Amino acid sequence: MSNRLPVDRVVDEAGNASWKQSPGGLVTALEPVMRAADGAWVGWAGQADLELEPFDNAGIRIVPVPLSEADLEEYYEGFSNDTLWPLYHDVIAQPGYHRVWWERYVQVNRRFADATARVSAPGATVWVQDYQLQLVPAMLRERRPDLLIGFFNHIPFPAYGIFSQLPWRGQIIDGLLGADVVGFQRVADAGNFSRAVRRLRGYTTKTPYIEVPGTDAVPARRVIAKAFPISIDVAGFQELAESPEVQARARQIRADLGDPETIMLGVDRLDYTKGIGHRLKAFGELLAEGRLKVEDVTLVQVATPSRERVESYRQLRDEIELTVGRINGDYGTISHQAISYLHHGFPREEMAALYLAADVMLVTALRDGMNLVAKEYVAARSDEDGVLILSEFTGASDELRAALLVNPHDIDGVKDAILRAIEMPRQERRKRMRSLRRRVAENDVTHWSDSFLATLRNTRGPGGWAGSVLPDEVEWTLERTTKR
Ligand SMILES: O=P(O)(O)OC[C@H]1O[C@H](O[C@H]2O[C@H](CO)[C@@H](O)[C@H](O)[C@H]2O)[C@H](O)[C@@H](O)[C@@H]1O
Ligand SMILES: O=c1ccn([C@@H]2O[C@H](COP(=O)(O)OP(=O)(O)O)[C@@H](O)[C@H]2O)c(=O)[nH]1
Repeated sequence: MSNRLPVDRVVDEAGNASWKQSPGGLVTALEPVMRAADGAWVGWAGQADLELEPFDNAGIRIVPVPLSEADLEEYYEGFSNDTLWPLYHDVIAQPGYHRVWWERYVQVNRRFADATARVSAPGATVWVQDYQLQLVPAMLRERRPDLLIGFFNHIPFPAYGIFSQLPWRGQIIDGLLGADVVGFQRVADAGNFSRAVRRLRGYTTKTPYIEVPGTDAVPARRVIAKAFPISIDVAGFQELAESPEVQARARQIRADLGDPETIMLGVDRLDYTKGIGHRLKAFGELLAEGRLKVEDVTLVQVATPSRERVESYRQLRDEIELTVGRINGDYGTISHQAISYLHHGFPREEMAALYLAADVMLVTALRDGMNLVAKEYVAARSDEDGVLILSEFTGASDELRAALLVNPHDIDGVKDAILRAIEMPRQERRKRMRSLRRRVAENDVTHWSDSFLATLRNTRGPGGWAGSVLPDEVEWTLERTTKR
C-alpha cells in the first residue's frame, strides 16, 4: 500500500483518459516486486475524485482509494509534502504546521487503513509504504489484529531535535509502532526512530528491537526497527541499457548535442531536496572562471515536474529556470548551449540512453532517502565507464563508496569533483565503476524486498496466525483482491 499507485490516470485535451507510469523511485522499486507477487496494490490513482473499481494493470492488481480535491490540498500537498517532507529532510525548507492539515491526514490514513482491511485475506501480509501513511499500521492493527504489518519509510527519519518540532510527534510514533517491522533506508534513520520512541514514549529499545508494553486489552509486543536499503531491478535495467535500440539512442543523444568531449547529466524530480541549484552554481562558476568551456562540456538536466501546486516547488522552478537561462545566456554560443534543460518526465528507455550517453553523472542532493538514479546509472554502465559524483547526504552513499563523494554545500568541493571526473584516466574510471557495479549487484530490489519480508514473517514464529475469527465488520472478498 502506498499513497501513489504505479500508474496515474491522465486525461488529454480531447477528454480521453489513459494510464501513465507515476513519477518517483518508490514506484520504480516496487513495481517489479509487485509484478512477481500475488496480492494487490492499494493507493491513489493520481487524480482528484476518482471512484474506480479494482482492476489489473501490467500484471498488478490495483485497488484505488479515492481522494477529493480537499484531501489533495490538505493531506497530500499540505501535511505530507509541506509539513513532513521538509521536516524529514532536515528542514531544508520551512515546514508548515496546520491543525486542519493534520486532521485531514488522520482522516485519509483511516480511509487507506479501512480500504486495506476490507480487501486483506485472513492472516495476510500488508506492507505499508512511506511517510504519507504513518498512522496506517496502528489503525490497521486495531481493526485487523490477524494481519502481519510491515512499514517502510522511503525518506530520511530525522534526528530527535528536528522530529520533536512536530506537534503530533507522539501520534506518529504510535502509528508506526502498529507495524511488526518498521524499515528505513539507512542505519542512522532507524537509530533516530528508536531514539524518538525512547524520548517520547520511554519504551525499552535494544537494536533492532523496541518493546511495546501491553494494556488490559492488548498484549505486549516486540517491534523491529531496522535499515533495509532499497534498490532497483539491476538485471532488468542492465538488459535494457544493453539493448541495441537504447545503445543507438545514446549515440543519437551524443550526436544531437554536437558530440562534446564531455556530457554531464543530472536527473531529478524538480525538488528542493535534490540540490539542483548547488550543481548549477558549481557549473556556472567553472564556466565563468574559464576552467570549463561550452565547446567541450554540456550539462543535460532532466527536471521532472513534481508537486507543482505546492508553493515551495513553484518558487524552486522559477529559481532553477532563471539560473539555467542566465548560464545559457552568459556562456552559450550559437552552436553550443551550456545546459540542455528538460522539464519533462521520460520513460525508462530514455533514462537508460541518457545514462549511457553521460560521461559524468551528478547527484548532489542536500538530503535524499536513497536516490535510485545513482544506482540506475551504475547498473546501465556495463561498459565500466562513466564517473558518478554523489552527495554524501543520499542513502545511496552508504553503499556507493567508490563514487566521488561530495558535500553539495561545499561549492568549491563540487567544482573540484567535476574537474576531477572530467580528467579522470580511463583506468581509474574502470576501477571505480567495477567496484560500484559489484555493490549494486549485491543488493538488488528482490534482495531488498525478500530480506524485509523474511524479517516480517519471522516475527510471527513457526505457527503463523493462530486466530480464526475476524471482526464482524470485515468483509473480505477473494475475487476482488486476487489477480485474474
Ligand atoms: O508521489 P510524489 O509526491 O510525486 O513523489 C514521488 C516519490 O518521491 C519520493 O521518493 C522516495 O523514494 C525513493 C525510493 O525509495 C528514494 O530513492 C527517494 O530518495 C525518496 O525520495 C517519495 O518518498 C515517494 O513516496 C514518492 O512517491
Ligand atoms: O524523467 C524521468 C525522471 C526520473 N525517472 C525515474 O524516477 C526515479 C527517481 O527515483 P529517485 O529515488 O532517484 O528519486 P525520487 O524521485 O523518488 O525522489 C528513477 O527510477 C528514475 O529513473 C523517470 O523514469 N523519468
